[in-house]
Amino acid sequence: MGRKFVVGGNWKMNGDKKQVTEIVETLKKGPLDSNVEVVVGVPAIYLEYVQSIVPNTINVAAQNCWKSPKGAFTGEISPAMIKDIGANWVILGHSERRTIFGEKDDLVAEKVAHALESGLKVIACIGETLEEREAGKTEEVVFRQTKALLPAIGSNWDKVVLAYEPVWAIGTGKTATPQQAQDVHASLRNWLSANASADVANSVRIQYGGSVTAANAKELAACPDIDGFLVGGASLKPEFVDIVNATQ
Ligand SMILES: O=C[C@H](O)COP(=O)(O)O
Repeated sequence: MGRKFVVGGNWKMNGDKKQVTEIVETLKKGPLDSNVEVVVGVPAIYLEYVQSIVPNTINVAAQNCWKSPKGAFTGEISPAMIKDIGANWVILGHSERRTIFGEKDDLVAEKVAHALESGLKVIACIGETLEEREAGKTEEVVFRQTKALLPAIGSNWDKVVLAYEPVWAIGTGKTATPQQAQDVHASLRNWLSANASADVANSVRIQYGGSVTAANAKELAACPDIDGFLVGGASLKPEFVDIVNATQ
């Protein structure tokens, strides 16, 4: 069976109630390709509100969560809370969490394990910095980040989407070329075949993220190992509809 295209809109720390309502209205009008799975990554404070206004064809994700169900973790939210308000997804290991908030591979893995145990689906982000790319370390970095996730994911690969986001392409307007993205996605699949299983390598969906826009989405979507996008800036704009529909 083919891999279903999956497009995430990561709103990051943007929007207010009025704007998130408008974004949802735009998505409802669409029309959105019904063969594409759509997930919106919503600031924690608007999760319940957005979950209450989206049609059931649009999935809602938190942008982060903690690694245990409850307790003295001021400022954090748990997978149980995300599920409690009806959302089913969480984005973990985003490069902004890794770089700004100091999340290391081990912590990301613990979060992934707990989110999966709690019944959430996970968009797990990986990707190299510009310095690492220029030092020829792209594969070493994304393989290391993915290796840390293997025990956390276990047999739950069907509940995981990998998002390859080269850090140098995030919010910079510098998109990876389709060839650069395709090369990393294909290497990841080979690595997964050797280190997880051929079935995982063949079935896991790998999104590309980093300055995806309506103008470049079609060309990226045509690459055989790109199974969707994780979109930041453009997910706040009406062009997100065209990005969702990029395979049409
Ligand atoms: O999660 C999304 C990525 O960080 C990409 O952000 P961007 O589309 O604004 O470059």
